[in-house]
Amino acid sequence: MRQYLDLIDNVLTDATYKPNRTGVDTLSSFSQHYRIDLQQGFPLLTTKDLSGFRWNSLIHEFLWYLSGDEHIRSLQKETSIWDAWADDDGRLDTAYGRFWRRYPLPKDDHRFEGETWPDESHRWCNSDGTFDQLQYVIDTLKENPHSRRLVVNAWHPANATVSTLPPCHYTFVCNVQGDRLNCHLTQRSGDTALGIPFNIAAYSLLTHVIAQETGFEVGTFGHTIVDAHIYCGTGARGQWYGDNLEELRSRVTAVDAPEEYVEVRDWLREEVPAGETDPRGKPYDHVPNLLLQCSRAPRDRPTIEIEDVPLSDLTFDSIQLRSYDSAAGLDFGVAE
Ligand SMILES: Nc1nc(=O)c2c([nH]1)NC[C@@H]1CN(c3ccc(C(=O)N[C@@H](CCC(=O)O)C(=O)O)cc3)CN21
Ligand SMILES: O=c1ccn([C@H]2C[C@H](O)[C@@H](COP(=O)(O)O)O2)c(=O)[nH]1
Repeated sequence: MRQYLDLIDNVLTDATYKPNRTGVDTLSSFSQHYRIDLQQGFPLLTTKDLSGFRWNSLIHEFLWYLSGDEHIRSLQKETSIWDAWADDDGRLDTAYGRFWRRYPLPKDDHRFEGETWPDESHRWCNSDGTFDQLQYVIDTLKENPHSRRLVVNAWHPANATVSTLPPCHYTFVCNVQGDRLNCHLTQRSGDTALGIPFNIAAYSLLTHVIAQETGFEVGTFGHTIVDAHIYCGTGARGQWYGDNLEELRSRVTAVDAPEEYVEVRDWLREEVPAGETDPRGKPYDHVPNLLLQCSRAPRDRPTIEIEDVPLSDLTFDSIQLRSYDSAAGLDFGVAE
């Protein structure tokens, strides 16, 4: 997908060197945005393989979002991608679906005079005093599709100050134009190599699922990433990027044919100090493999087929990826 390759190029050419809490340094860019037309096929990247075990992780993560679970006990049976942020009982101190499906409502004595709040018998209030934002969006799309208030918010300001990992993709808005359903995601922090490909696929899938349930065609996925970053390594390896950023930026800026990204990668490999890998043996420095990805031509997009059942009945087998043809898989280490 062209938008993703442009994102990599934009981050590299606009980069600031930013060490951060993980100990794996980044090259970071502020406020990246793109739009993806979902009518042109499903935007699962084709410049690296995201089928097989990666597709398995992606779909189970998506079903976990929909579930509203505050823990990852079911998800852990299928993939380990969230394990590092959970405790021994599979609990997380922030979970997307928990806020999508069960956003906390203020208790009676925190409701001030003059304010309007739904009471517990309201159709989108759950019996435990929480609010189902996703159901609100689905019902409103059916009843009042031109609403401009179709917002789902996974950010709880107080929880975010103490959580180990407050939500990265923290709010999305559905918006209808004609017979098409669009979805816009705002993400505060985006790991370009690992998180973003999953996030694009998950929210595109969400758009398909909601569109099918509410009778719309899919439209556009819009994505804003506030801190879009590329992990570039620990210690001397990370620091090398800080010291040589101008040279890297000018080499990437000078690229005018895809295969030239490989020349930048070859220069880098000769110059850069040896780097570390994560416990699974995957490199913390994502730059070389992202340059390789930029040299690959995007292939035709696959399509997606979703069983026509209510959202709460969706299972792994309800979602079928068709005609997916990709380049070889690439390894990227996870910065914890
Ligand atoms: N640094 C970092 N990047 C992320 O993308 C990220 C986090 N942390 N923390 C929370 C979640 C977990 N997410 C993850 C974590 C790991 C993979 C990952 O390793 N993906 C591999 C496939 C691994 C597998 O399926 O087992 C990949 O090649 O895409 C992807 C998303 C996204 N998030
Ligand atoms: O869905 C996700 C979840 C996480 N990420 C990335 C973005 C960052 O690299 C880390 C989170 O670290 P913070 O210090 O909290 O920003 O995880 C992602 O890209 N997508």
